[in-house]
Amino acid sequence: MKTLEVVELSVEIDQNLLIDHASFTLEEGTITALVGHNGAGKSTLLKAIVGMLSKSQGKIIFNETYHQDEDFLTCKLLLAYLPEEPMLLTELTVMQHFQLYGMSYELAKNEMNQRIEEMVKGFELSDKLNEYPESLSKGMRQKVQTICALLPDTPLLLIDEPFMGLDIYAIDYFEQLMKEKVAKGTTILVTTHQLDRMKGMADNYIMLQQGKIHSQGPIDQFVTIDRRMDE
Ligand SMILES: Nc1ncnc2c1ncn2[C@@H]1O[C@H](COP(=O)(O)OP(=O)(O)OP(=O)(O)O)[C@@H](O)[C@H]1O
Repeated sequence: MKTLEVVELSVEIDQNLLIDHASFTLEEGTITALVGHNGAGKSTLLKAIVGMLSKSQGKIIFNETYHQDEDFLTCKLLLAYLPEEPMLLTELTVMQHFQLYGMSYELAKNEMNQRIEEMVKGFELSDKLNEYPESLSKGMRQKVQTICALLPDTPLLLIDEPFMGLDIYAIDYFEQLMKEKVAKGTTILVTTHQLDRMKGMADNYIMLQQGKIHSQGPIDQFVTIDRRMDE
């Protein structure tokens, strides 16, 4: 089953073509590393899939059925997105953020509370639940946003630079959660500059260069390309 099909996608802002006719498919239960230099268009591509940026052309299809243009709200519920920079609300506590996300994905209350408890413990945030974002460190805010994105079991999980600002314990725990998600059938598209970490986890790669897909395929092939580029 194809969790996501991106067909000839272009994104243009102020007459700059930021994504240029990109096409790829993500199969259910796989991890794909989205790689490329700074400014290659990785975050832009994720935002277009989320629907935060408009397409100038192309199609985005979820679960072989739902088109972003026609079933926008259904598509939103089929994906979770972890942005590169936390987007927390100043007026909500940590716990209220989790409740907001859980409710917006229609999670049952018991299940939601169980997941919150587990991840809060794993990310060492138990004593921060009643705090507001402004009194958290950068890494703690990143952890809150990470838990929000991981709360629902959506078919597709989009992650922009997962390990930025996280300590080594949080990174290990996050990796474990990603593996558990994939084992349950979630498909992950993850941008990263920390290739050594992702190489061990990812099945496939997509390499972006100036908004175009330079190459894509199994991660083993990328390891070879990468080595050749290093030589
Ligand atoms: N809202 C915007 N308006 C205009 N240009 C933008 C906007 N967002 C991104 N860009 C431009 O699009 C290009 C791609 O940016 P993007 O953030 O997608 O790159 P990236 O591959 O995620 O980079 P990084 O590895 O540094 O995070 C850059 O040239 C950037 O300046």
